[in-house]
Amino acid sequence: MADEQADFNLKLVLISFKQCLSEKEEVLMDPYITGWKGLIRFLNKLGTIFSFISKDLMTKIQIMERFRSSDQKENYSSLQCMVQYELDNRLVDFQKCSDHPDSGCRTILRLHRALHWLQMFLEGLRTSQEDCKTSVLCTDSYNSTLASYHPWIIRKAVTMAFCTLPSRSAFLETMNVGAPEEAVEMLNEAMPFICQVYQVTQKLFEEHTLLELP
Ligand SMILES: CCCCCCCC/C=C\CCCCCCCC(=O)N[C@@H](COP(=O)(O)O)[C@H](O)/C=C/CCCCCCCCCCCCC
Repeated sequence: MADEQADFNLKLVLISFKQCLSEKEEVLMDPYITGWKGLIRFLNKLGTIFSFISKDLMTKIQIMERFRSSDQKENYSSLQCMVQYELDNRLVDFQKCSDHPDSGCRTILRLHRALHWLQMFLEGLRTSQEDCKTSVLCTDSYNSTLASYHPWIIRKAVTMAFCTLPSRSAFLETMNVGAPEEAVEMLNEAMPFICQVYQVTQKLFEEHTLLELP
């Protein structure tokens, strides 16, 4: 157990987003899923108050893993293949969730929005002053990204959970990459990969009018 904790290092997780991008700028599904599973592990370390968030994330990851182990797995090898395949075969609900409530496109859209939150939050963490409150960073990044997609009850629960977050330096230490300055250095290195995965996905979903799926 102790070894397992020691092995856990947020750098490995964030760098796995680097492996998501192919030479052709496709977002590869397997490293995308691996990256998310690492983030969920990190989220679980922050306390049981966050378990409703990690459960929702895990449900979405399991949907994608099922596609990747189905007989259609090749059609889910990248986000680009998935979009093409699901649209060509009318597997996406555009108006309301009915025939295909768990399509790959709507599931990835939820993860994509969450990645936007992560990008904003890490940017805040990286550039903020030492005495800055992580709860404030979290709330600001949540309000500017995910909040508009969530009902009041979730926004309330999330805002309460944020209040339990540790100080900025304690938070940076839980990343397990050394002193806070080293954690900031690691974020400097990892942020461009997360931003690129976000931008490529955003462009793909925009081009196919997939950004508002129910
Ligand atoms: C060095 C710092 C690293 C921080 C690592 C944090 C790791 C977690 C990474 C991202 C967390 C964001 C997760 C958000 C998932 C949201 C997915 C979503 O929107 N789901 C809703 C819609 O789904 P459907 O119903 O349409 O299927 C779902 O209804 C809502 C579920 C409740 C959870 C929403 C909470 C969002 C809070 C985001 C902040 C996370 C705080 C992490 C604390 C650091």
